[in-house]
This record gives sequence, structure tokens and C-alpha cells, in this order.
Amino acid sequence: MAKTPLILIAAGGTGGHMFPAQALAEALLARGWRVKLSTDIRGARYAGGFPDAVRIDTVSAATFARGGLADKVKVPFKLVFGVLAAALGMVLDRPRAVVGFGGYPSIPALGAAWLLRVPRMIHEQNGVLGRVNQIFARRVNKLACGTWPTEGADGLNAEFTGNPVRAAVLDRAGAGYISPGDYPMDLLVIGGSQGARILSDVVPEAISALPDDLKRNLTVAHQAREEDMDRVVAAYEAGGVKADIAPFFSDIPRRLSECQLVISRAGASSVADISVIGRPAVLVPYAAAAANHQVANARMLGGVDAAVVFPESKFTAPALTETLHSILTTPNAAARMAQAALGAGRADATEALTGLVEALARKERP
Ligand SMILES: CC(=O)N[C@H]1[C@@H](OP(=O)(O)OP(=O)(O)OC[C@H]2O[C@@H](n3ccc(=O)[nH]c3=O)[C@H](O)[C@@H]2O)O[C@H](CO)[C@@H](O)[C@@H]1O
Repeated sequence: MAKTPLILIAAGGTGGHMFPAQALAEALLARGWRVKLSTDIRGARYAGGFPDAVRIDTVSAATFARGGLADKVKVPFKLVFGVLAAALGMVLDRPRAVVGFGGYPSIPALGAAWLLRVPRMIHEQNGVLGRVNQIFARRVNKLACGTWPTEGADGLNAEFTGNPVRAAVLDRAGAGYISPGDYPMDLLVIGGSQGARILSDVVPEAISALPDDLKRNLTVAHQAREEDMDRVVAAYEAGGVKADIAPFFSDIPRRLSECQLVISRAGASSVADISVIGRPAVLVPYAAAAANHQVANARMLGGVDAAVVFPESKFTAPALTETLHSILTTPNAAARMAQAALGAGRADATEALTGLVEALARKERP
């Protein structure tokens, strides 16, 4: 009996690369494909959420961006070894298509697919092509883009699919929005998969400075890094603000759907979650992100007035207090922001991306 055809997904690094890869894996399995994940040791730690049916290949991958001179000297050898091992695996597995999600752990599988002429594509989550995706963008059959427009994609065979979001987010796509008013309200503060110190430095002080009649209606859920927890708890207590503080909330989809406003970094999946559910946002792009890609991500919401975007240098407590006061006391404006966010979101991203992958695997011209 012929084996079920296989699609190989290559991803690694942070949750930001792995979450969309996981969404694609789930959709492909549901449509009857076999799926294998190619990642490195670091990426394998984020693979816990992948369905059990996905086989995981841990390949040798490396980057010049990490480690000392001794590590850097080994990089070319590790990569060549990784590509050759991936090529051998491909000869045995015969995948119908290879899909890369960026990050250096995707190099071996994409390199091998290029050498062996296996149909291949990449998905870029951010508004600027990442380093690895830049290398492969001209050597793949298709470039799928999570954020639109994508800097660096001009002249390439690129298509806007959006960033696949978790099923729990999709369940709440376009959830009804209750505009701010004189009743209990929820604010959500999130810093990406690892939290962000700047939000802990500025947000508690800014909320504490709001007028008492507004403040007493607020409950804040604030994701703070472990090392910032104590001072964040103390700052909200001193400001007389009700707050729920944790290093990671596993129920962000519900919290997003119930909040009046979200204050967030501008990682690709965070922006996708906010737009698919449709909530007003204050975004603070991570200034040290490669090629300033979080600024480009934030544009998707800032450009349609769904979010107020602060560069880190302008993100001060007084400036944030003013912005929060203005949004929370202007219900119509807040509702317009929520609606604009929804207009920018792509709840069909998983479907759009899966369609492109299937067309490639069936040798249709995507
Ligand atoms: C610091 C950094 O370089 N971050 C990059 C990383 O982001 P990072 O790994 O932080 O990922 P994203 O911001 O893309 O996604 C974070 C995800 O975690 C969720 N969440 C967040 C907090 C919480 O308590 N619970 C929770 O579930 C968010 O809703 C979102 O779905 O990869 C992304 C995709 O390439 C990039 O766009 C980001 O710039």
C-alpha cells in the first residue's frame, strides 16, 4: 500500500516561529497529510504543543549571531553537516514539499530541498524578511507573508496569507467588543513569549497616575518576567490598582476577548492575535529586533488607526497615562479602533497558507 504523502516543516528558535508552524502542522494532519518537523535542539524545546503524530527530526544547525569565536569557527561545518544529513533524510522520506518558517534551524532542510529540487516555500511572519528567509527567498517556489506589506519581498513570488493563530484565538475571532465606560474594565499587558521589561518599568506607573474614578473600574492582567514580578506587584499595590500578574498567561485568547484595551510588544503572533480578535492596542515595538521588524509589524495596526504605536524612546509613564485616558474615556474612538483591528486581521491565515502548501505539494503552480 502506498504511504500517505509527507510534508516537511522546518522551524525553530522562539515561540514566534514555532506557533505558526504548529498551526500549519495541525491543519495538514487534519487534511490527511503526514507531517514531519525539522528543527534543532533549541527549537525542540518549543515543540511540545505539536500534535503527537508529527515526527520530529533534530538536525545540526548553527548561527554566527551566538557564542564566541570558537563557536563561530564551527558554524560552517555544522551547517554543511546539517544540510547533508537533511538531504539524506529527504532521499529516504521523499517529502512532497518543504515549508520553512525562518530562523537558522530552517537552513538544513531548505538547503537540502534546494539541492535536491524538492518543491519548497517559506513563510515570513514579520513585516521585514528575516536573515535566513532573505537567503532563501529567491530559491523557493513561493514566499507566504504573515504581515503585509513585507519589506524585502518586492519582485518575489510573494503572497499575503497572514499569520496562523491558535485555535483558541480563532474560536474568539471578532468577539463582540464592550467599549470603555463607567463599569468594570479589563486591561491586558503582554510582552511576547518571554515578557518585556520596559512594560514593567512604565505601565504600572502610568496606570497608577490615572484619575481615581477611572482607576477604580480597572483590573489589569500584566505578564511580567520572573525577575520583575516583585516590583510590578509592589507598583500596582502602591498605585491602588487591582492587578493579576504572571510570567505567562496560558489563557491569552480569553483575556484578549474580554479586555477593553491591550498594551503589547509588536511580535508577529501578538499582532495577529490582537487583530483576529479585534481589540484597541497600544504597541511598543522591540527596538533591538533584527531590521526593526517589530516596527514593521506594528504598522499593520498603527497604519489603520487600530493602535497607538510608541517608539521605546517615547514610551514614558506620562505619555502613556495621557493615551490611556484618552482611549478609555472616548468609547466611540475605542470601538472604532477595535473594528479597524479586526479589518486588518486574517482569521483565514491557516487556511490560506495550507492551500498554498497543498498546491505546491500537488505540483500545481501556487
Ligand atoms: C523579542 C523577539 O525577537 N521577538 C520575536 C519573536 O516573538 P515572540 O516569540 O515573542 O512571539 P510573538 O510576539 O510573535 O508571539 C507571542 C505569542 O505568545 C502569546 N502570549 C504572550 C504572553 C502570554 O502571557 N501568553 C501568551 O500566550 C501571544 O498572544 C502570542 O501569540 O518571534 C516573532 C516571530 O518571528 C517576532 O515577530 C518577534 O519580534
